[in-house]
Amino acid sequence: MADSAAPRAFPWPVVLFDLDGTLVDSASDIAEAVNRLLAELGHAQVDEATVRSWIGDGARQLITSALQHAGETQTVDAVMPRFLRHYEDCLLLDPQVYPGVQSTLQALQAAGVHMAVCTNKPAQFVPPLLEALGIDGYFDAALGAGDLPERKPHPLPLLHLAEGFGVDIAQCLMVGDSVADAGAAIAAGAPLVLVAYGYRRDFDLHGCGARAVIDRFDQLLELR
Ligand SMILES: O=C(O)COP(=O)(O)O
Ligand SMILES: [Mg+2]
Repeated sequence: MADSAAPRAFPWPVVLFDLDGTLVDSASDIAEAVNRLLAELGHAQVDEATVRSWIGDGARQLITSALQHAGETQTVDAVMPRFLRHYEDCLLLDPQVYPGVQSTLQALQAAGVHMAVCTNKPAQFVPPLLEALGIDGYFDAALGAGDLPERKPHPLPLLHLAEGFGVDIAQCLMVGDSVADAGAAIAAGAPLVLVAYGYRRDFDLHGCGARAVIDRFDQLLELR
């Protein structure tokens, strides 16, 4: 999409984006990391669809789900360092930006909208992933799990970003795919848009206060 497609009057000066399941499809890489850990622990592999349903609430919850699923008795703390090594090794295997992301971010930037990433992905993996995908230049800030004492669905990361931009949280549109994104936006008082193509299917996308549920990322540009 060319700059001419930039929205003339995008309603919000700031947009806060979730990462996994919203901007980037990283499920196959995360599934590979989980399966490398499960193999080391002597457990059967799990399919990508199952891992997708575990993504969105951070690495601790992901591994809690995986260990429970496998019947593994070791604690999350015991296996987390090994998992994080696998996560790092798999981070850039095959991540994909969703269709329309690049052009939409470009149009929003051209329209003067400020943007940030607000993810529950471990913070150390966020900058290399954004850089590898060539979308790092669109964001003024990126917060991941571990950067602050709380993560989504707590409102703190959103409020912290709004403060950094010097705007009221009501001026910051949150765009995400999961119940953690919805919870954080509602708790913070941020307007919310959900993408319907994301990972979490265990909540009512249409019943949680989002002002829109979009099937394609570029539909963001049509919001009024
Ligand atoms: O690591 C996760 O749980 C995914 O993070 P995100 O959906 O908040 O980007
Ligand atoms: Mg997500």
